[in-house]
Amino acid sequence: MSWEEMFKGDFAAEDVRAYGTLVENLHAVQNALAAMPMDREAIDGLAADLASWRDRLEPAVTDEQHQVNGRVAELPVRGHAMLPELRVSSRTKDRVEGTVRFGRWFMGGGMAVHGGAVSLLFDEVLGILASLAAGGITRTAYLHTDYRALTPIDTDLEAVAWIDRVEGRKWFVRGEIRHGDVVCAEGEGLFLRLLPEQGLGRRTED
Ligand SMILES: CCCCCCCC/C=C\CCCCCCCC(=O)SCCNC(=O)CCNC(=O)[C@H](O)C(C)(C)COP(=O)(O)OP(=O)(O)OC[C@H]1O[C@@H](n2cnc3c(N)ncnc32)[C@H](O)[C@@H]1OP(=O)(O)O
Repeated sequence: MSWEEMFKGDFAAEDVRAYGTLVENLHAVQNALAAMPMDREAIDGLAADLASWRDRLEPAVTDEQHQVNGRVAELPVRGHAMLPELRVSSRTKDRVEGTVRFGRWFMGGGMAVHGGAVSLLFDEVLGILASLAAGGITRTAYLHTDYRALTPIDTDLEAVAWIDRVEGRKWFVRGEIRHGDVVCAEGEGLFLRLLPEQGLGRRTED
């Protein structure tokens, strides 16, 4: 099953571009907000602006089948605004490679990426690879992260994920995040291919 078949939300190309721009702007706002100093005037102004965003968005809330976030196969990380952007450079059925850049929003401290954000990226990348390789939706049973060196923000990092082994419904997937020659983090996860009766797993039968 192709990536498009499994994850496509079937949106028009120009709507996809527009949503990509929205997410890009949101990420720029998040990064700048995370880096702002204490400036009461700016804070009050931004809080009022955000309140008007809220008034605009909340009445339009829709269900999972109609939301856009995370359902746009053509955008990096499915256009999921919560996730750091991984730009895939090569993909086969058992290996994905790409570059990822964590902005200031994802900083834990010391200008390094928060450990939870590193695991977040692994869950997404390893999970997507497992789903594609398994030809159906998978769910994370466990995810183990080894933090080998601080992962720097605001720089391009290499991310790679590959299938380690498969035992029936169990897909063992590994990954690495590297900065140049330095391995910043290693991930290892077990993903279970869902049974037809397990919610989203109905898609394994599609
Ligand atoms: C129109 C277009 C729409 C597009 C929409 C797009 C949608 C995009 C969709 C998807 C994107 C994918 C990208 C996202 C990636 C992120 C994924 C996540 O974060 S998933 C959330 C976090 N994970 C959970 O919340 C799991 C909670 N746990 C469970 O649900 C169950 O425990 C589950 C499914 C993991 C396993 O339950 P069982 O009932 O299926 O299987 P059992 O019988 O318990 O185990 C089967 C085998 O696995 C082993 N196993 C299970 N859990 C294990 C563990 N933690 N450690 C070791 N072994 C484990 C067992 O020992 C057993 O092994 P033996 O067959 O006996 O060899």
